[in-house]
Amino acid sequence: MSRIGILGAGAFGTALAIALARAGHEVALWARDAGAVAAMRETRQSPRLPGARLPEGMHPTASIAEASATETLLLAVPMQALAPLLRENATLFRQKTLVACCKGIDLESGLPPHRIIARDAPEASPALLSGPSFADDIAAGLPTALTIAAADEARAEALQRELSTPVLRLYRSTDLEGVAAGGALKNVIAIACGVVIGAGLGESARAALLTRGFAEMRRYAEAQGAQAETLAGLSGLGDLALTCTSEKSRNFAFGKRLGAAGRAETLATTEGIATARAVAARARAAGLEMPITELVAALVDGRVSVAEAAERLLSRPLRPE
Ligand SMILES: NC(=O)C1=CN([C@@H]2O[C@H](COP(=O)(O)OP(=O)(O)OC[C@H]3O[C@@H](n4cnc5c(N)ncnc54)[C@H](O)[C@@H]3O)[C@@H](O)[C@H]2O)C=CC1
Ligand SMILES: O=C(CO)COP(=O)(O)O
Repeated sequence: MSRIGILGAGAFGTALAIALARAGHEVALWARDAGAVAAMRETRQSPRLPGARLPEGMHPTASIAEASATETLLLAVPMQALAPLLRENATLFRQKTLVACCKGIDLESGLPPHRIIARDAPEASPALLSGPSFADDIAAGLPTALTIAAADEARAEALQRELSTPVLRLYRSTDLEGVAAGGALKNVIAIACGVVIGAGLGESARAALLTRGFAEMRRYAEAQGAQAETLAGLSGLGDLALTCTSEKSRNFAFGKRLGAAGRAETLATTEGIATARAVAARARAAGLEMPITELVAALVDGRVSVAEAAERLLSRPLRPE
């Protein structure tokens, strides 16, 4: 058993800490809010995961240095917080294996999480943990399968052994680009599927959008140098299926509210919003055709109505599948 640090005490970071501590690891969980840390220590509960008990081997801390004193560090902050976190604490991360657990593309740079790590913590080794899993399922001890990716096969295998538990089953990959693209894009497609359901366009339309969205994910991923088969795995199709069909998904739920109301909520921070903007901009610059992502970006920015978006998708030229 090893010592593992987790930075970010939201739903996912807390759920991973619970799962790893249950499996016998000593886990330090860093939250930036000292009050939240004190409450977690005292009650052995987290407001992010009501009902889940924090195991003895899980140690909430407000000291990022304390949580970072381990070889393997899981980064479970929201995607847009990753770059500032790395920059502000760069000296803590030298020679560490940094496993990004966030899903998305950095809006400022257009980069996925492992490339943000390579840029902002160049002496660390980047890895990714991604795939279909709701935090509350993990905290409840329900069976979950995820992908762990690192460029080096031996490192991916070591992480797979270290972080797998009897109920959290990790498959390994060396395709960082594919795993990152799948995790980012599935949130955008989930927003689109939510819009379809919210607007009352039906489940057949959702299945069509999910499938055409998958084609878009593959196109984008391959343009980033990913292997096509990675997109058919847990971190691609697996997560797309979960997120586009579950009311528990925040991205799907945000899309559903948008579809029902006809307009996006202001100040929403759902992960797929920034990612839609970032991917649409990158795709445009690269001449890639990404009509669903383009429309999600336009919808969240209020540049098209739901009716116009549906009309634009339906009026695209007929062509081979
Ligand atoms: N919730 C879930 O079921 C899953 C979430 N993820 C991914 O994990 C990442 C985190 O998501 P959640 O834990 O669900 O989010 P959350 O919204 O539950 O929590 C985010 C946490 O990060 C903290 N935070 C925000 N900015 C920060 C900063 N600059 N420095 C330190 N902490 C900061 C917030 O205070 C909050 O505690 C996202 O990228 C999400 O896509 C992945 C798989 C499942
Ligand atoms: O990534 C997730 C499931 O794998 C969680 O999805 P949401 O962020 O849409 O809730």
